[in-house]
Order: sequence, then C-alpha cells, then structure tokens
Amino acid sequence: MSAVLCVVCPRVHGRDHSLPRNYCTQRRCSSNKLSSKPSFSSGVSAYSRAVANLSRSSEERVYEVVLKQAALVRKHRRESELDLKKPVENDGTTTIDWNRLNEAYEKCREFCADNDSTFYLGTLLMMPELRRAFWAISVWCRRTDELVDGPNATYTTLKDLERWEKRLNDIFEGRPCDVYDVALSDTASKYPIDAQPFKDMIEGMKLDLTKSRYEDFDELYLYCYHVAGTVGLMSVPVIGIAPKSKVSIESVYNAALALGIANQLTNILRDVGEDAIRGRIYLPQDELAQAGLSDDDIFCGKVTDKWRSFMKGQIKRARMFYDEAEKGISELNLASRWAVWSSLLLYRQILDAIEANDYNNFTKRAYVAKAKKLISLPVALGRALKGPSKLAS
Ligand SMILES: CC(C)=CCC/C(C)=C/CC/C(C)=C/CC/C(C)=C/[C@@H]1[C@@H](COP(=O)(O)OP(=O)(O)O)[C@]1(C)CC/C=C(\C)CC/C=C(\C)CCC=C(C)C
Ligand SMILES: [Mn+2]
Repeated sequence: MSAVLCVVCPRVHGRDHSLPRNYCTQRRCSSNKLSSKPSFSSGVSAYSRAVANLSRSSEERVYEVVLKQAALVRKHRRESELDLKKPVENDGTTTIDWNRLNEAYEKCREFCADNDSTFYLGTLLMMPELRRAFWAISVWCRRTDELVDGPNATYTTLKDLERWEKRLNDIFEGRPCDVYDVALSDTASKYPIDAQPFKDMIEGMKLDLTKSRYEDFDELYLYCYHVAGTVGLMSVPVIGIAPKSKVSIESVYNAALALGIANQLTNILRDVGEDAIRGRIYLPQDELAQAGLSDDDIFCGKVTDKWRSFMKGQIKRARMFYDEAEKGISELNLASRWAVWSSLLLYRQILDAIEANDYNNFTKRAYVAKAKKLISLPVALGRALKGPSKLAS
C-alpha cells in the first residue's frame, strides 16, 4: 500500500487506492480518530476549536455531522423501544385544525410542482404521508435558496438569514409563521428530524452572500454539503432505514450525503454559464489552473479542448458521488426506494446531457426530455425492489 493522490479530494492518503472510491475509506479512518478525541465541550476554548477546525478537511468536519445525526437516530430508536417517546396524544385541550394543515400541505405541493419538477415527480412515487413531508421540506429548502438566488436576492443580507434561522427555530418549536411553515412544523413533529442540517443549509446560503470563488475541491465540498448534502441528512429520518438493513446507520447517512453532493455538483456543472453571468464560479480554482484555464475563459464561454477535458474530470467526480449514493438506497425503507432511485437516475442524466451538448454549458442548458424521464421510472422500480444487502458493514 502506498501513499497516493486521492481522486476525489486533493490530499494524499496512505490507502490502497485501487479501490474505486478511496475518500470513503479515508472518512472511516477519520471517524476512528474523532471518536477517540475528547469532546470539544469539555473545556476547550473557542480559539482552539477554530484552530482544530482549520486543520481538518471538509470531509472530516462533515463526517462529524454524519456521526451526530446517526447518534440521534440511535437515541430515537432506543427511546421508541423503551416507549419513552410516545406520539403526543390529543388530550382534548389542543385542537388540530385539519383543514388548515391540509391546506398547508396542498400549498407546499403546488410550490414544489411549480419550482422543482424533477423532485416533485420523485415524491409522487412515495406513500401519501411521506410525500407531504417531502413537499414541506422541499419548499423550505427552495425558499431558503431563493433568499440568495431569487429575484430579490440582491437585497438579502446576513441579518435576513439570521432572522430566517430564528424563524426555523420557531418552526421546530411549533410556532409556524406562515402557511408553508405550518406544514414543516407538522412534519418536524411527526418525524425524528433534527434542525442541524437545516441550520447548516442556511450557513451555506451565507457563503453565497460572501463568496464567489472556491480555491480547491475541499472548499467546494464544504459548500456542496451546506446547500445540498444537508438535504440528504434531512431526508433519511423521514424515509427511514429498512428494518432488515445490516449496515451501519453512518453508512446510510453517508450515502444520502453523497446523493446531495452529487446533485449539487451536477447543478454546478449544468449552470456554469448562468453562474458566470452573476460573477460566480463554483469550480475548484486550482483544478482550473492545472487545466490551463482562467476565470476569463469561463466568462468568455468558449468551448475548447481544454474545457472539454476539464469538464470530463468534473463529470467523472460527480458520477463517483452518485455511485457512492447508490450503495445506500437498498438500505432504505422499501416504500421510498423507488422515489430515491428515480430522482438519482433523473438527475444523473443531466450529466449525460452536458456530454451530449459537447460540454457547452455556457450557452446551452442541459436538460432531460420528459420521455427520457418517464423511461427511467420502470428502471428505477426494478432497482428499488432489490432488498438490503446481506452483509453487515
Ligand atoms: C441513502 C440515500 C441515498 C438516501 C437518499 C436521501 C435523499 C432523498 C437525498 C436527497 C438529496 C437531494 C435531492 C438533494 C438536493 C440537492 C440540491 C439540488 C440542492 C439545491 C441547492 C442549491 O442549488 P443551486 O442554487 O445551485 O441550484 P438551482 O439552480 O437553484 O436549483 C438547492 C436548490 C436547495 C433546494 C433543494 C431542493 C428544493 C430539493 C429538495 C429535495 C428533497 C427534499 C428531496 C426529495 C427527495 C426525493 C427522493 C424525491
Ligand atoms: Mn438556486
């Protein structure tokens, strides 16, 4: 075993890199390191914490979130087994306004159908109760993104995002502010979802207000975690892990995280031209330089051989994250596997469309035709019907 440059992150690992994905194994190593460390809450100063954070890779920092989310699931399972967390029964003093709740979810459905048609199609393949939860989560994500990407984004300040975070706390504490929040508040009360990934998404949007370049993939990975990997972490507690699954909860969360990252890398590659118009380049600067490309080449938007070759590498990396995500889908509850497979297959096809456009993502939008989307659905169903892996991880 020799030290080899990682194909995904820019570091050198002492691992057998004949494995298709080494970053995952590397992540496991860091999990060992993390679990043997004293907890940060045990008297370490904020300064040392900041220094410790600087010396850790983005993957290590994100993996720490994964460990915490997995620990929460374990705690929730224990509590349910002990019957400590009985669903709150209505004692007659609280009246649930079912009409208002149904209206709220209906509003979310409309919003999701209008703004995120690919994910909306996926939700239609879920059971009605889960579908509603996903509409509520999806609407919150889209509205959060709109704060920094929507028509009024130029007026959004860090203060606004802080207010948005306070409002999130209210949602989780059962004090919804508007009709869409009513639905998310209800979803948060029904599923063991944690506010952390939602807060982390808001942090990602803060990055969008302050940052328009990413030095290397490590920086970009952290951005992708914030704006998209978080969606994977929000989703697992709603979908649930198959009772027969023998793999660790962490590995399922890792796969969900990978799906979010893969989707975001795909978004980035699809939107290079649109982002450049807004002065944003979500591509690793060091890799652009290695390919002999500069910001000006992106702003000029000329498809050259250098660009094609650079794009091939970026597409390859995005596909690796999809491969990582695939490994976890069969561990999810059967009722949602079809939806997850579909959304993965549909989104991944955008990468094929970029190739079909001869890598012109400056002026041509890569899109997947409706017929192609529909053909993917039975393929997704076939894959979904395969059960959890027999081997424990
Ligand atoms: C084990 C395993 C594989 C589990 C699967 C877990 C799972 C369901 C993961 C979902 C991952 C997912 C769909 C991530 C979305 C990532 C994404 C596209 C984020 C976008 C951010 C910013 O994008 P940008 O501004 O660059 O691009 P636009 O041009 O604006 O699009 C987002 C826009 C954030 C908003 C995200 C959403 C609206 C997506 C919400 C999706 C869900 C809640 C999941 C729906 C899941 C299914 C299966 C249908
Ligand atoms: Mn956006």
